[in-house]
Amino acid sequence: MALILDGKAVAAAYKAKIKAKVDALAAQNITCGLAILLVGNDAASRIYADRLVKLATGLGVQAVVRHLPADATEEEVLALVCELNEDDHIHGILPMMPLPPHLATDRVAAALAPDKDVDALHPLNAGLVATGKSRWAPCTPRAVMAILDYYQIDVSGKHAVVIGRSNVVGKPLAHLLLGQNATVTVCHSKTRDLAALTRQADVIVAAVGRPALIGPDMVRPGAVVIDVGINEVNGAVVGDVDYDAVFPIAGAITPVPGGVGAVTTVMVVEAALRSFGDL
Ligand SMILES: Nc1nc2c(c(=O)[nH]1)N[C@@H](CN(C=O)c1ccc(C(=O)N[C@@H](CCC(=O)O)C(=O)O)cc1)CN2
Repeated sequence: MALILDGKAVAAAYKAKIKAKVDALAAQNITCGLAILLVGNDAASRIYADRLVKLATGLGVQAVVRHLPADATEEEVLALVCELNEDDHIHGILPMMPLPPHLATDRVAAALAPDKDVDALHPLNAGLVATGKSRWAPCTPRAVMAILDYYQIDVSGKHAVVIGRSNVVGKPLAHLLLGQNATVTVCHSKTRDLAALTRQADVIVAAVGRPALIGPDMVRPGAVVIDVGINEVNGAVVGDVDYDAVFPIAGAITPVPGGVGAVTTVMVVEAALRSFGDL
């Protein structure tokens, strides 16, 4: 039976610190502002945006969703990024990924003001994360590391298999795990015999967006299984791991919902507050 890695417990510890910071700012008549830039209707991004607005508002941070249609032009998206960069009431900007395919993600990322770039998408911030020089990695990888830290799971010398190579999750997470001395294998859609690799892993991180990608035959008994996936199936939110089947085999496992996602939202609010100093 696996230990359930409860993201809500991890989030609670951060929420208390965030609230104290927000209250201290309120005493100076300052309200932190977070802008969520959503282009199109990606299901995971919609869930994420809804959750973020609820969480931020409850903590006293003003969150706005700026929603553009899926066919918005690059000029329209860049104009909105510039507007948010210049808005003194906005301290953090989170463009939801993926952007629709006709938009150049690199150009949108490069247009962000680096000090408002909540998910380290700007090339300057991404480079600092890759070289281990910034503590402001993208929010989902930071959430994974916060869960490991909270449950005192030491990855040093362990084999971590990260499935997914996105700029916002897989790649930066590989850098953070390397920074903690894990031996990291990054897998992706062209990886041959994924199961042979995951069966060698002490830690498996699934970040692909495919329900039931990780089944019980892919997990070594006792392994730590971290599920980053957020998928909508018949109106329910499920991860990338077949939770019920893997639970009896894993040593520890994150649920969905209530695992990585629950911590990721808190990391976004923390990152929006960073211009006011550490919590
Ligand atoms: N700029 C980014 N955009 C997107 C990212 C990202 O990391 N950066 N990832 C996905 C969204 N995502 C994580 O990968 C994500 C989705 C949902 C949640 C969340 O709040 N989950 C909660 C609640 C779920 C529910 O309502 O039932 C939970 O899991 O408990 C967090 C992150 C797409 N876009």
